[in-house]
Amino acid sequence: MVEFAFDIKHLFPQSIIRVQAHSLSPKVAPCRPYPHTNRGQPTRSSCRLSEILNVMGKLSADAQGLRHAVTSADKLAPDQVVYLMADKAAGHWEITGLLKVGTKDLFVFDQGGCYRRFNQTPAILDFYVHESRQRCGQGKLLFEWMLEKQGWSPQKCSVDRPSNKMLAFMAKHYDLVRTIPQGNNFVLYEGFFDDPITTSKSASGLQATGSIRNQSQGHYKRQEHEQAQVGHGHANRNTVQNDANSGPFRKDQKAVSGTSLYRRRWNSPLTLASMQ
Ligand SMILES: CC(=O)SCCNC(=O)CCNC(=O)[C@H](O)C(C)(C)COP(=O)(O)OP(=O)(O)OC[C@H]1O[C@@H](n2cnc3c(N)ncnc32)[C@H](O)[C@@H]1OP(=O)(O)O
Repeated sequence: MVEFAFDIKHLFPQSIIRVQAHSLSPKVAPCRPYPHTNRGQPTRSSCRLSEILNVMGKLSADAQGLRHAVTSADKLAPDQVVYLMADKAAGHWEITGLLKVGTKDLFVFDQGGCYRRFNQTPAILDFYVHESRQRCGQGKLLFEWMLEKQGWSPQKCSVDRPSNKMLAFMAKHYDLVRTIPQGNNFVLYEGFFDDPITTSKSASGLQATGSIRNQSQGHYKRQEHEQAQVGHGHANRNTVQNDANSGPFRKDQKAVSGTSLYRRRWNSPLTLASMQ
């Protein structure tokens, strides 16, 4: 778990808090020891929240093998939300997890292979539970909290370059294993298009996946430091990447191999805009 030099207790009236850009002071460093009370000045809380976000964002990036953090105080857009989780299992309050979400305007392929624009798509952007607490249900707790607060359902969420652990997490907790191949970095699950207007149960274009090992995502996956054992199998990211060759954008994947995952993320030609 992640300890800070300051006491985080007052920041956590409950074990999970919701952080938005307006409660941060990313440009201000270092924080002064006492709260500022002048109008427009940062408070000690906002400095500390910013520091927590930066540290947790870095740990998340490290865990995923990303060169740059997806989450930091200065990158948090006004409509993005970070859920931070803490507990005092060790006798004092420590941060245990982070979940960053937002919305994206995306061009996506539906089950029939038609290319469509979807605005304000719920997006899972960054998700991390400290190594010492993984596989104990903390991730589920945080994710469920987020779904409730955002008013989202899991099958309607796009996931930005999920790691193997993330894929396993979605499969285990939400039975989401069938993906709809996309040409960008986002994974959509079966059920994404199920609404009163677009209900289509056509199987064409869907990935029938009995296990993560067989998934052909047609998207860029995050790297992880360790070889993840997916579910109870032993597929690692190489297995998945090697198998991810039958999707509609196989050539794109090959063309960009060897470049930074993070850079590819922003170069996606099919992402309309950054967070809105
Ligand atoms: C959009 C994105 O952010 S993608 C990046 C996701 N983040 C990462 O990969 C960073 C490292 N991983 C983590 O931080 C965590 O494993 C998370 C956030 C993915 C899940 O949090 P957890 O607290 O472990 O989840 P929780 O305990 O609720 O669920 C456990 C399930 O998640 C999956 N999972 C978690 N860790 C692993 C692992 N090491 N190997 C394979 N599957 C895993 C499995 O399905 C597991 O169920 P199982 O133990 O029965 O196999």
